[in-house]
Amino acid sequence: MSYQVAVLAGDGIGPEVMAEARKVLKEVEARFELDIEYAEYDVGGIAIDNHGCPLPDSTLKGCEASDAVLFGSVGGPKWEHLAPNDQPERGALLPLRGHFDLFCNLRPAKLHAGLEHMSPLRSDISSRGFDVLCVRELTGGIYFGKPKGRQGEGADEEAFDTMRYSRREIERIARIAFEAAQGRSKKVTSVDKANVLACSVLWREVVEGVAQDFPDVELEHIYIDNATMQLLRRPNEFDVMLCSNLFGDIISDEIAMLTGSMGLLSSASLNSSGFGMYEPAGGSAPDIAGQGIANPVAQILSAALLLRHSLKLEDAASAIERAVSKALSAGYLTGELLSSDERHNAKSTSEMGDFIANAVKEGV
Ligand SMILES: NC(=O)c1ccc[n+]([C@@H]2O[C@H](COP(=O)([O-])OP(=O)(O)OC[C@H]3O[C@@H](n4cnc5c(N)ncnc54)[C@H](O)[C@@H]3O)[C@@H](O)[C@H]2O)c1
Ligand SMILES: CC(C)[C@H](C(=O)O)[C@@H](O)C(=O)O
Ligand SMILES: [Mg+2]
Repeated sequence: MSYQVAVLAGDGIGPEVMAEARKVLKEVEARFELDIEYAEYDVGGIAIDNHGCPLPDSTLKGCEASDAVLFGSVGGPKWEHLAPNDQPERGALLPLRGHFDLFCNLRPAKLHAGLEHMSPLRSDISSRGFDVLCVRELTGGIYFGKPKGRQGEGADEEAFDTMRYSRREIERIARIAFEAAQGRSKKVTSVDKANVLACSVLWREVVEGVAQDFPDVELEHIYIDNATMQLLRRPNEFDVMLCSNLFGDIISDEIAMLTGSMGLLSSASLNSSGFGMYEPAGGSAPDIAGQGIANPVAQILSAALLLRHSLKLEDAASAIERAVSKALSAGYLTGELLSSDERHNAKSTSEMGDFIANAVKEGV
């Protein structure tokens, strides 16, 4: 069986971490005798520079012709002066999510045993560990609701976004959260702001309804403000966190950092036919781009999710995950995971990629 993967490295650290994911994929292909063809396309700022728009037709067509998309990250200060819809995020990333109906975003964050010291949590809290899956609705809510814009002038000028959710949109993402919980610790925490927002009141109602079909899964509701706090206090009591688009964006950065770094959190954005786009949850990190110090793990783990969810190659996916665990447990870490007095031991982006690729080759 042969597969076609579109590779959209994008901006900032995107191309740096993508190179490491490709290294690891090459070893996976050799070890599991896979036939995966890759085609690279410009997206985001680099596409603006090279083609005059963030999502060229050739890129979109290339993605359409593929089994899955491996995405880096887009955006950066160079393109922030452009009109909002011409910028990399709103001109490429969100349209890609919308175009392919990638409503289901999975962001798994786990504190590995023995690596509790990487977490900024107090040690009595981090020592209990945690393993959270953020299930984020990705094509609705305030990100996509219409109308959206600005009007008026002077002191009366105003800007507006619309938060909007249909029963259908809530139900399909809730169902995925409950199904995921059945294969994990059987608990769904639904994050909302039902004390203020109409969308959240409907969200709660629909989630309660879906829960009836999953009597083996415990359901709790929590307000977003309390959720961000409870994650710092008792992260080990969460399992699946079901979130709307905006709340999931916030929760996912928090759970990433609780594991030690934004550079550890992978993500899968899926539609109902199994097509997916796979990308680190973090961004183009302009503050460290070009220095060879970015953590490639989130990109490498996103490649593993691609193999699992779109190509259905579970053995290859778990081989990558074991190789990443081996690197982290061996103390093979990029600088942002180390305290300032340990930072002289930091590995570069490419050293991390080499180690993980080699671990895949050796078959850990
Ligand atoms: N999927 C995407 O393409 C995506 C996601 C988030 C942000 N962005 C864009 O990226 C740009 C920068 O955004 P930001 O600064 O708010 O968020 P960011 O995630 O890029 O960076 C936040 C912090 O996390 C660190 N970080 C992120 N990834 C890392 C990695 N792999 N290794 C080590 N450290 C890492 C950065 O150095 C920075 O200190 C913006 O233009 C934003 O819109 C894009
Ligand atoms: C870049 C931005 C549009 C994006 C989002 O808000 O969804 C990012 O923060 C993410 O988490 O994937
Ligand atoms: Mg985000």
